[in-house]
Amino acid sequence: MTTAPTAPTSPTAPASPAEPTTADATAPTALRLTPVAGRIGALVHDIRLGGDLPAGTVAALEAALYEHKVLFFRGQQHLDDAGQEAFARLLGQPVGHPTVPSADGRYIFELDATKGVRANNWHTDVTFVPSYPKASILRSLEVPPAGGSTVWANTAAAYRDLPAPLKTLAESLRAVHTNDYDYAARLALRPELADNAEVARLFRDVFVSTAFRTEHPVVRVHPVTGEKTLLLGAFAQRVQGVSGDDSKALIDLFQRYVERLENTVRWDWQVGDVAIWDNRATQHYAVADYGDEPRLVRRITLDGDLPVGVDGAPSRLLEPADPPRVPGLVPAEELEAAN
Ligand SMILES: O=C(O)CCC(=O)C(=O)O
Ligand SMILES: [Fe+2]
Repeated sequence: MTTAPTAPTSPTAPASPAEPTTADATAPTALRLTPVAGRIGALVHDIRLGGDLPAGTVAALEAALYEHKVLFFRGQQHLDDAGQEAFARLLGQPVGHPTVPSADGRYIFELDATKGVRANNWHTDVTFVPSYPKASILRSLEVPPAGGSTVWANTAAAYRDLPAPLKTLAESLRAVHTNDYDYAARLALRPELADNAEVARLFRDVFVSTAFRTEHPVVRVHPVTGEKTLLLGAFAQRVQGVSGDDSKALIDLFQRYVERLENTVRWDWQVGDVAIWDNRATQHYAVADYGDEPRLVRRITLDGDLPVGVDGAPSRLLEPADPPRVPGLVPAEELEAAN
């Protein structure tokens, strides 16, 4: 059991760390955390998520998120879509998906396995646009009898694992990320789903209704922690200036460090669980090992910022030539105000 972060000690510090002083209600409150794996992931105890959390608790959650990369919470069945959004707003500005309509007319992105929506590939959310989300908040509504876990990887730890010459190489590379890829091959969907006309339509007419291409640095400097992270995953298509096979070999080389089991944490869901991840320092993979059983999760993402590489060069949109006014290209606050 570890506690982090603790309120700064001072003569006026409260006797109980759970009670912030009125003098500084925004000072981080101590949280009770249990690490779930050695390098990533912590379970947060004794907390009821919602839009009414004190500022000190929110500050502590943010600090814990940057340290542990993924936070898990059990027993949050009281949350509905509105409650999830109210809680999300304490951590940032909710943002819609650039192409997929929300499930509640607001910000909820639904992954319903019975509709063929399964994220069983390693990815960081929405990296095909420049300012992709900074964090995602996922709530479990239905779990299969067995299987259906999600695995996260720490992309800062993956960068640290690289031998020095590979660090230098990675820092010099930029990769093109796109939502327009051969989904049947890349998503490793079950063959019957890959042939499913409805799933194919969903992909072609909705997910890729606009094809985006964005160039990102392969090593992103985290804007809060300053850590160097590997920015790759399933949307990464090729490395700029490197031809097809060599591009793939390079992406695979670095992606292997992300997927090393030492850099991962695996979560077995119960209904009412919530997971929050730092989408600027992780990838994740939803394991599709539960056959036709139902599985339902709902996600809210928080607006992100423009990545920069170690040389300070920002990410940039390559396509489409006439950029639509969508999340990741226009600040979510601006989009919300226009609605
Ligand atoms: O289904 C899951 O557990 C995760 C799905 C996913 O990739 C996401 O919510 O971003
Ligand atoms: Fe995802």
